[in-house]
Order: sequence, then C-alpha cells, then structure tokens
Amino acid sequence: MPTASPFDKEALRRDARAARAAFVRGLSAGERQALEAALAARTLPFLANARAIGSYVPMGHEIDPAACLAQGMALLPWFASRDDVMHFRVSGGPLEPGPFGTMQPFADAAEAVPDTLLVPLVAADMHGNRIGQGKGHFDRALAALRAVQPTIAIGLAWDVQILEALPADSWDQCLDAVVTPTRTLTT
Ligand SMILES: Nc1nc2c(c(=O)[nH]1)N(C=O)[C@@H](CNc1ccc(C(=O)N[C@@H](CCC(=O)O)C(=O)O)cc1)CN2
Ligand SMILES: Nc1ncnc2c1ncn2[C@@H]1O[C@H](COP(=O)(O)OP(=O)(O)OP(=O)(O)O)[C@@H](O)[C@H]1O
Repeated sequence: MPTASPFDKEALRRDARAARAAFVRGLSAGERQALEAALAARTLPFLANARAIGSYVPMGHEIDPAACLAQGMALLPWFASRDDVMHFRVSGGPLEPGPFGTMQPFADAAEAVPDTLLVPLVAADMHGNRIGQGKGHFDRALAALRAVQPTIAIGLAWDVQILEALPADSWDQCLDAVVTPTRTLTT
C-alpha cells in the first residue's frame, strides 16, 4: 500500500474540498435533490440487512444521506467534547450543535452500536481508501467497532469526489463500498 507524507494528504484534502464545493455550488436545488434520490436508490441494497445504521448530518457540501434512511431511524455521531472519541446515539429527537460544527443528539439519547455506517468523506478511490476531515474520527471508530463485530462502511459521495487512487496510511480503515448518484464501487 502506498504511504503518503502528511503534506500529500493535506494537499489532496484541500483540492478535493475545493472541487466538491465548485460542483455543489453549480447545482440547482432540484438537481441536488435528484442526485440525492439516486444516491439513496443505490445505497438501499447495502442497508437491507442492517440492524443499526450509523449516519451523519451533512455539513458544508457533503451529500445528504437522509433519503437513504427514509424507512427508519439512524444513529448519529456524538461527542462529549472535542477530545472525546466518537460515539453513536439514537436520532429522532431534537439535535444540538456538537463540538465539530455538526448537529448531534442530546446526551440523554440512547447510545447504540452500529453494524453499518454511512460515512461522509472528502475524497475516496476505487479501492475503498478515504480521506475525511483529518481528525481520524471514523478511522478510530471503525477500528474499535471492527475489533468487536463485522461492521460495514459505505462511503457516500458526489461523483467528483472519486479519485483514481489515494494514499493510505496504516491506520486508515477501508470502506466496503463507495456509492455516488451514478456509481456503486465495491472494494
Ligand atoms: N457531516 C459530518 N459529520 C461528521 C463528520 C464528518 O466528516 N461529516 N465527522 C468526521 O470525522 C465527525 C466529526 N468530525 C469532524 C472533524 C473535523 C471537522 C472540520 O475540521 N471541519 C472543518 C470544515 C471543513 C470543510 O470545509 O468541509 C471546519 O470546521 O473548519 C469536521 C468534523 C463526525 N460527524
Ligand atoms: N485507530 C487509530 N488510533 C489512533 N489514532 C488514529 C487512528 N486512526 C486515525 N488516527 C489518527 O487520526 C489522525 C487523522 O487521520 P486521517 O488524516 O486519516 O483522518 P481522516 O480519515 O481524514 O478523518 P476523519 O475520519 O475524521 O474524517 C492521524 O493523525 C492518525 O494518527
């Protein structure tokens, strides 16, 4: 597996964020909704046998997984503080701002363990390598979950986020699939 210097990953992250922003800014509300509906249709087969789905509340220009979850409730990332590891709590009730600019359940929502994760990303490649926000939250959470039980990770992205190849660090957790509105890549 190739190893990247932190500089490489940082540059890739910056460029991928810019490409994602440019793409999403060019979409009308209707186009965005249609692409997110197409994403949901492609994602549903991966959720058929899931018992507890971890999802996310989109921030910035991330693709919205809400249509993927039309049938049921999901778990959302939850942090007690910026130094905390990522937990998952049941959504469905009210949300409040969490420490990283995302909305999260209140502390009294039930904690649960997902067996399938819908994973936001900045960039991914055809081999299931992923670059995220750079804090390692999903890598650490997936490593902890997979140490206990098989956990399926499905990366969700706009097409523009899929690159030919990305560097992988030793701690990177592989995605089992990457789904976009037009492509389903299984690794
Ligand atoms: N929607 C969403 N929820 C998520 C994540 C994510 O990537 N997306 N996370 C993934 O681990 C976790 C939160 N971790 C995060 C870590 C760092 C930043 C962050 O540095 N954000 C930049 C914005 C960058 C941008 O322009 O997109 C910032 O706030 O300046 C955000 C979330 C759990 N929830
Ligand atoms: N399993 C782990 N145990 C300890 N540290 C980890 C683990 N996984 C990742 N990290 C740390 O997290 C930091 C960020 O990793 P990386 O740049 O791969 O994050 P990312 O996948 O882009 O971010 P995220 O998962 O938050 O969206 C690295 O400094 C790495 O050392």
